[in-house]
Amino acid sequence: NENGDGGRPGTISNPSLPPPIVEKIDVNPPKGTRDFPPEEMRFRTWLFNNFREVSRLFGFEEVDYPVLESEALYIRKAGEEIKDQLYGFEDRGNRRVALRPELTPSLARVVIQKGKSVALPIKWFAIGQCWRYERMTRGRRREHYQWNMDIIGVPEITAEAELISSIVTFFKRLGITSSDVGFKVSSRKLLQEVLQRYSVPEDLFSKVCVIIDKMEKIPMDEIKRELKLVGVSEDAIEQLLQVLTIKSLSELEEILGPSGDAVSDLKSLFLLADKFGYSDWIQFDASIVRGLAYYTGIVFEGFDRERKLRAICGGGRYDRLLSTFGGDDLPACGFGFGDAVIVELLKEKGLLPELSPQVENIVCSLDPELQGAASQVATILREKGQSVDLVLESKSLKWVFKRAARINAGRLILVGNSEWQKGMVVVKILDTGEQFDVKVDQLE
Ligand SMILES: OCc1cccc(Br)n1
Repeated sequence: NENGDGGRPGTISNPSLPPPIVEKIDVNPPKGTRDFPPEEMRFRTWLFNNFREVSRLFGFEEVDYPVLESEALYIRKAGEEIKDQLYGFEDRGNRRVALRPELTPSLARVVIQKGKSVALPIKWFAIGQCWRYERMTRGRRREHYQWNMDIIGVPEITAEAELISSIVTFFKRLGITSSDVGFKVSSRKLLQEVLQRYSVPEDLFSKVCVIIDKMEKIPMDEIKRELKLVGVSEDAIEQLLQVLTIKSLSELEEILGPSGDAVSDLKSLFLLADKFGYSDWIQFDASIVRGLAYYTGIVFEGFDRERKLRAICGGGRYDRLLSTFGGDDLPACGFGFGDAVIVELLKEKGLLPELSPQVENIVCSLDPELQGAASQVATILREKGQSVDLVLESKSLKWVFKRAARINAGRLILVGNSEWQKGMVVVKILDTGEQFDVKVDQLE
């Protein structure tokens, strides 16, 4: 190669020095984590840009929080999986801290911290890396990025309807239709009303929901055993499991009566869905409870209609979370949308975008004496907002053309002696091959 030393171009091998004695480090990222080299980073940037554009369309402001939080934010006694897999540890100040497994508790913490200084309703969104520590036996990831949108301070169902509309908008932007995905929608008030009928104590509500959320994952008799264990009576368990099989709102109304909040909330949501124009995206499904302890009302999850993938996203109302952190009770609802299942869905639907690197100009000097001149040209172009890949070493034209193709450059700007003497450079349009001599001060 050009270096003539047999090594990789750009490496320095100095035979006079002994080889360094280092333990070869493991160049892979830690178990369950990912690197984002350029190709993967282009896809991630594309995905996040879509999250951001939808959030902008809905008037939401972007926020973020530390990846590291006090472990206390996640200590909920409802037996959630997210707590079993908490990435917690003691820091050097002997504080119990954790890598955040989700973003909602951080949101609650900041809303309480800001108190009356922040106007309601709050409409914030975040895209944050979240962590879990799971035995690698299942080879699953330990980190993912999650898009969250939350509305704080709106008790009406219009908030849930707005959030579902934002996810529909996101799916449509990616070319995903209501034939590809849908939302299962229910309300935890459905369970609450049943538990109240059987005078099951309020403080069991979260535990019951977390157990019922495992319905698809563990056998029914294990569900019943766990419900019994937390203190739910046999009759209440039977009625609970019966209610979860209800197939329609009218059937629900027959069983729970027309005046309950669960029925009226769901009716309002379906009416609003019709106005938003996304009725064909949502369906009532009484078995949906979601696995987070703090949901209190409407819950929903996005699913792929071919049922090949795990839930794509999920969310709901959590009106009690702030008060459990010692804050004032504030109505709240939101959703989380992870960066893993959506990639599988896009692959399934052939919707992965073709993303190539892009640079407008590659600039190189034809003579080592003109490297400074090439730097001047690069600076002029950059100050005009043009991207420039500046060739930093003396390279053959063959090498430059090869690199130009690899980085998908639009133009090649050659700085050559004869032209430079006249204050000009050669501009080559790479896809057409057209070539012009251009005065440097007229470059654009
Ligand atoms: O979906 C639950 C979850 C939380 C944190 C990290 C990962 Br990967 N997954």
